[in-house]
Formats: sequence, structure tokens, C-alpha cells
Amino acid sequence: MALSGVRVLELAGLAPAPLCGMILADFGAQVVRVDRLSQSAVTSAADVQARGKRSLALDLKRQQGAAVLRRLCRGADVLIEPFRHGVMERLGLGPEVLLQENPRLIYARLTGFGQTGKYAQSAGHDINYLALSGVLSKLGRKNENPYAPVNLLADFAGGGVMCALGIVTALFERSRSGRGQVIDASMVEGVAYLSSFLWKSQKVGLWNQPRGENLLDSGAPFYEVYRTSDGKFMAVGAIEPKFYNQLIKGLGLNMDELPGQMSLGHWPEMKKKFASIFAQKTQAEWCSIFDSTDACVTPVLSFDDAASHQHNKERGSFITNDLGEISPRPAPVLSRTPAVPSCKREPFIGEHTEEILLEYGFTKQEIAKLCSDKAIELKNLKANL
Ligand SMILES: C[C@H](CCC[C@@H](C)[C@H]1CC[C@H]2[C@@H]3[C@H](O)C[C@@H]4C[C@H](O)CC[C@]4(C)[C@H]3C[C@H](O)[C@]12C)C(=O)SCCNC(=O)CCNC(=O)[C@H](O)C(C)(C)COP(=O)(O)OP(=O)(O)OC[C@H]1O[C@@H](n2cnc3c(N)ncnc32)[C@H](O)[C@@H]1OP(=O)(O)O
Repeated sequence: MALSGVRVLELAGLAPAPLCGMILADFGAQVVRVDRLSQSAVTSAADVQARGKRSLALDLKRQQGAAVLRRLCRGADVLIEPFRHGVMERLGLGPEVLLQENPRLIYARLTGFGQTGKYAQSAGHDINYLALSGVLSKLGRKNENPYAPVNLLADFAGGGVMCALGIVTALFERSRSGRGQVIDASMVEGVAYLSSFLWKSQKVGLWNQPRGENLLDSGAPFYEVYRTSDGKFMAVGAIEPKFYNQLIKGLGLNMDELPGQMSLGHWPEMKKKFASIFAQKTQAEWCSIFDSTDACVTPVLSFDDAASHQHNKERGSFITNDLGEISPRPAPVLSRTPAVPSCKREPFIGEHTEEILLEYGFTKQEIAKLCSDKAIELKNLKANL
């Protein structure tokens, strides 16, 4: 796999860092999740993005525990840390310390607000980062408050994925320079960057109307979701005139009797018309009308339906693990070295502590001492059941 041989240490955190680590693991990196000891490991217990990772339980608040991480970092390629600015420094694990000991280390700091600035020390979650990036102000329907679509945008796209991009970019650069570096992955900036199109298209007329009344933000009748007679939904994205024509045809309407596609004043009335037509047939009936056309009309699928949809099945877009759990296949698909996601269950806290420490050069005696000092925890299957 593309990232085979890359050794990653991921300090356990909430949603974004686990996704970042899982992406690296899916593409072949050896990812170790560094958990708190099971008594206090709330975040790891809730981690459902640990595919392909191993778990090492380490108490970083104890000096011996912090020293273990320092030693692990000497043999690692990447460290992902998801804490507020200052936490790692207080533990004596800041980048200046770890990079001095291992100049090849890529030290990825995945936070909401970044390492500097007024909010660097503040708590926050996806919705706050999205808000500060400016993007939240653009999301939502007409006359409604801005709406944060689950925690996908800042946490996962602007955070986890952007941080993974930073890491592979830094790994690529290191292959030329031989040097590691620090990555300051702020979710505010990650999601703002992701929204570059929005920022850079402000003057082209796409966003002249208030929120929810523009072409791509649910203002247009041809870029909207409609309810079907069986309580399901169809997604319509017929933007270009040649595709819009096919939409109109599929709906059984006559173009000559309709206002122009881009007649904004008619959009509310056209939406009502489309809505009343979509409400007359089931989702399956609309699919049989629109499948195999270029009308850009697709069913809004539940997770179950998405996993069993013919198109997704043909591509193998969803995978099933040893426990029968279905999840999305890693993307994108690389032709020679595709990701090979693990089928095994996710790790228990501390399940691999001993084997990881041995691998990183600790002796059995050192491990026993760390264990009796409560700096580490060996397999604790019970805590996870
Ligand atoms: C919207 C999302 C968040 C969604 C997450 C939800 C899905 C889950 C959140 C809570 C979960 C529920 C809960 O756990 C209870 C149940 C548990 C059960 O097992 C399952 C069901 C649950 C109901 C469970 C269900 C779900 O899983 C949840 C609802 C987000 O936006 S996530 C993005 C958050 N932001 C960031 O990641 C940005 C960077 N990080 C931060 O800003 C802060 O870390 C954050 C997130 C604000 C938290 O602040 P906090 O004060 O808690 O931490 P820090 O200041 O960063 O300091 C960390 C301290 O921890 C010490 N430490 C770390 N590792 C170790 C270790 N190995 N040993 C010892 N100590 C350790 C570290 O030293 C720091 O200590 P100090 O503060 O003393 O320096």
C-alpha cells in the first residue's frame, strides 16, 4: 500500500484526529492510537474510527509515561496530537523537544482554532469552527437560521482530511529534504480553505441573493430535494440547460409553457410546481424515469439503501468487516496501490501495549516496570466490553 512502512502515533482525541489516523491506516501506515489508561479513556471508548489501528495505553501525566512517548517519537514518522495549544508543551512533549530528538518527525497538530490567535486556548467543536470560518453563514434555507450539517465540514473535511493531506505532503517533502516539520492544522482554516470556491466566486453573481435564495444554496427549483409519494426524496441538480431540458421532460412538462430557467422571480413558484409533481410518484417510479438520463436526478438514499444500491454495489463502494458492520470503502481508489482496509474489529484500549513497546525497542523488564508504575496498561479487554 502507498503508506506501507510509515509509523504513526495518534494521540486519542475526538472525531477529526481519529479520521485522520484511519485514513493513514487504510492506506497502509502502521497507526498506533495512544490511549489514556482505561479508567479515563472516554474519548477512545467512543472512537469508532479506529480501523486498522493498534492501541497502546499510556498515562502521559506521569513522567515515565511522557518519557515513553518521547522514546516512541524517536522511532516514528508522524505524531498526530489533537489537544488545545499548550497541552503538549505542559507535558514536555512540544515540537521543539520532539523534533530535536527526531528531526525527521512530522508533528501534526490538529486543533479547532490553530496554535496562535485569540481563540488558540479556547474549547470548541465543529459548529464553532464552521462559524468562525465564515462558512456557516452561507448554510441554511431561506428565512431560517444558519444550519450546521452534522459535524462533517469542519471536523472531518476541514480537520481530519486536511490534516491527512498535510501529513502526506510533509512525508513527500521529507523524502527529498530528509527533514520533518510541524503541521498547524486548524479546522477553521481547513474548512475556510475548503470553501475557496465560495470566497472566490463572491463577485460572479452566484451569491447576490440572501441565504437560501441562490442557485446552489436551495434557492433554485432545479437544485433542490423533493419529497416523493412514498415519503422518500429525490435530489435534483439539473444546472446546465441541456440537463434542465431533460428534467423538464422527465417531469412531463413543456418547456414552452414555463418561464426561463434563470428567471429568479419565478423560482418559488417553479419549486411549488416541481414539488407537486414529485409528490405524485414513488421514489422507485422516479428512478425508473430518470435513471439512464442526464437529468441529474438521483434518489436520496438511506445508509441501508446506499450500501445495496446497484451502482455502489458494482463499484464495491461499501465494505463489511468481520463483525458484519458496513462502512464506506476508503477513497480515492489508487490503481496500483489501493487502500486495503482492515476487516478486524477495532482495538480494545491497551490491547497492543506490549507488542508495540517491544517493537519500538523496549525490553520486557522495562515494560513490567512501567506497568507496575501505572504509566502504561496492558491488555484490558474488560474495560471495553
Ligand atoms: C462535534 C464533535 C465532537 C463529537 C464527539 C461526540 C461524537 C462524542 C463527544 C462525547 C461523546 C460521548 C461521551 O464520551 C459519553 C459517552 C461515552 C460512551 O463510551 C459512548 C457514548 C457517549 C455518550 C459518547 C458518545 C459520543 O462519542 C460523544 C457524544 C467535534 O467537534 S470534535 C472536535 C473537537 N475539537 C478538537 O478536537 C480541537 C482540538 N482539541 C480541543 O480543542 C480540546 O481537546 C477539546 C476538544 C475542546 C477538549 O478539551 P479538553 O479540555 O477536554 O482537552 P484538552 O484541553 O485538549 O486537554 C487534554 C487533556 O487530556 C490530557 N491527556 C491526553 N491524553 C492523555 C493520556 N494518554 N494520559 C493522560 N492524560 C492525557 C492532557 O494532558 C490534557 O490535560 P490537561 O488539560 O490537564 O493539560
